[in-house]
Amino acid sequence: IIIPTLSSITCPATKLPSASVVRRMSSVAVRLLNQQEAVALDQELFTAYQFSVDQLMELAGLSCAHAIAQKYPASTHSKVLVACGPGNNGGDGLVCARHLRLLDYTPTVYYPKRTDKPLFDNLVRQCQMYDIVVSEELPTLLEIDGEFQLVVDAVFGFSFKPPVRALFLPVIEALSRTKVPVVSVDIPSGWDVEAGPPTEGFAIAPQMLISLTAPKLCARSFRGRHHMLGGRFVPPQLEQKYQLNLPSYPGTNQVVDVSVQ
Ligand SMILES: NC(=O)C1=CN([C@@H]2O[C@H](COP(=O)(O)OP(=O)(O)OC[C@H]3O[C@@H](n4cnc5c(N)ncnc54)[C@H](O)[C@@H]3O)[C@@H](O)[C@H]2O)[C@@H](O)CC1
Ligand SMILES: [K+]
Repeated sequence: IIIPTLSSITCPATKLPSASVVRRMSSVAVRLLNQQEAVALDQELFTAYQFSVDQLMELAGLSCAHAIAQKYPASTHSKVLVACGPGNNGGDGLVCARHLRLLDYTPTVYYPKRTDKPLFDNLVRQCQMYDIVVSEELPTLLEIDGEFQLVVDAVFGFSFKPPVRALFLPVIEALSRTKVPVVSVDIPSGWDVEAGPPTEGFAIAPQMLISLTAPKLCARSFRGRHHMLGGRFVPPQLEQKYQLNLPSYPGTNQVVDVSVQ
């Protein structure tokens, strides 16, 4: 298991908040975003750059499916449970499930609190039209361990504020206790975006973390095997403004492995 270490905490010569730190990942220094920066960057994409949520969600979900395919091939991990939350992180999960289906996986979606917006209705419909079961019922821990080979955690992303509300406690508990490898989308759900895993209750320990756009501060506490970066859509000017120091994506890949070597 590769354990990432914080080998460098230096604030770049910038006016950005002091919580912004640099972590060395191989030869690249990727800046970790605090919650406020993650939200601000997100807003700029939608306002200054006029992206629609659909556009970015499609690319985010696609990159998650590609990251999974790189590390957990369908030949050994075809049965995937995708747990989706009530916000855009859950939307990434729905998109990811659809792309996994096209990559020869058999995903099942757990989606307990549907977002009442056309985008999310459409994503659910598309999943169903691709023969993906979308359920409001959480499988038992026994079922998860017995019937699935991978779990995608798309419950909460960078807008999460602890503590976890009651409706989502069972899924956080199940994803914390399962023996099946967990892949977290953007943030391990239930973790504080900056401080990391909760000190009380259940804490998800993902085997893979897929940071989207740029890793968030809580990635310092990630102890899994694979840390991937996806969301290859950041405009160069925005990358400069936030001094993200993103690594190069290899070739035409949607994801890059940023695990510490
Ligand atoms: N910034 C970007 O560039 C992009 C972000 N995307 C995704 O969008 C995510 C952020 O999405 P959102 O801002 O919609 O937020 P999240 O998906 O992180 O979560 C917000 C939802 O969780 C609920 N919630 C928050 N705290 C809770 C708690 N303690 N207990 C129970 N429910 C709680 C909120 O009521 C809301 O419904 C990112 O993490 C990423 O996955 C992508 O879809 C597209 C690109
Ligand atoms: K997540």
